Amino acid sequence: MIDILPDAYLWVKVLHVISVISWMAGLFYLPRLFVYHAEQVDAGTATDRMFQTMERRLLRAIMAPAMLTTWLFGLALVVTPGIVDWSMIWPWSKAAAVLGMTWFHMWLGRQRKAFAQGDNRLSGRRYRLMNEVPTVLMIVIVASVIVKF
Ligand code: HEM
Repeated sequence: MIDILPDAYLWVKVLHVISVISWMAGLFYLPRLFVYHAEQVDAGTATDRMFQTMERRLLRAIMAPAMLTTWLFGLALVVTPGIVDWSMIWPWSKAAAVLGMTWFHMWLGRQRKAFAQGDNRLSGRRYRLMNEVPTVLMIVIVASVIVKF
């Protein structure tokens, strides 16, 4: 398996970046949905149920599979001979930011459940602030993989 990775390298990277884009789209959009859900929607209404459906589908149909394939193709790149030099800083800064991104995904999952149970305790302002987390992590990740400091 490891033998074919050098030949497949660029295609694996194509699949990695496609997965990343799909995952990031959800990581940016779901907290925005939570802002409107928290500020504009009364629990138990038809609109509440519509938001819950959109949030559940976004997480399950797009974000979860995209996170899985981002990790899968990302780890395939990690084990491709000659790609990652662990004596440099960038693999570590990227790994730390990617773990942060994965934590953020899990946090969004917990908040989705809270909305589904009518038990959201966070304000729209709080979700707006949390929306900055994936932006900061994305900057760290992209600088790490492109500049390779
Ligand atoms: C989930 C775990 C992840 C792992 C294990 C991982 C690992 C890697 C590795 C080893 C490379 C190859 C670098 C090279 O070809 O020199 C790469 C490329 C890349 N990764 Fe990730 N990555 C992950 C998540 C992410 C995320 C969340 C983003 C964006 C926010 C991202 C963005 C990119 C980009 C844009 C490239 C292409 C860089 C280039 O070729 O210049 N990755 N990734």
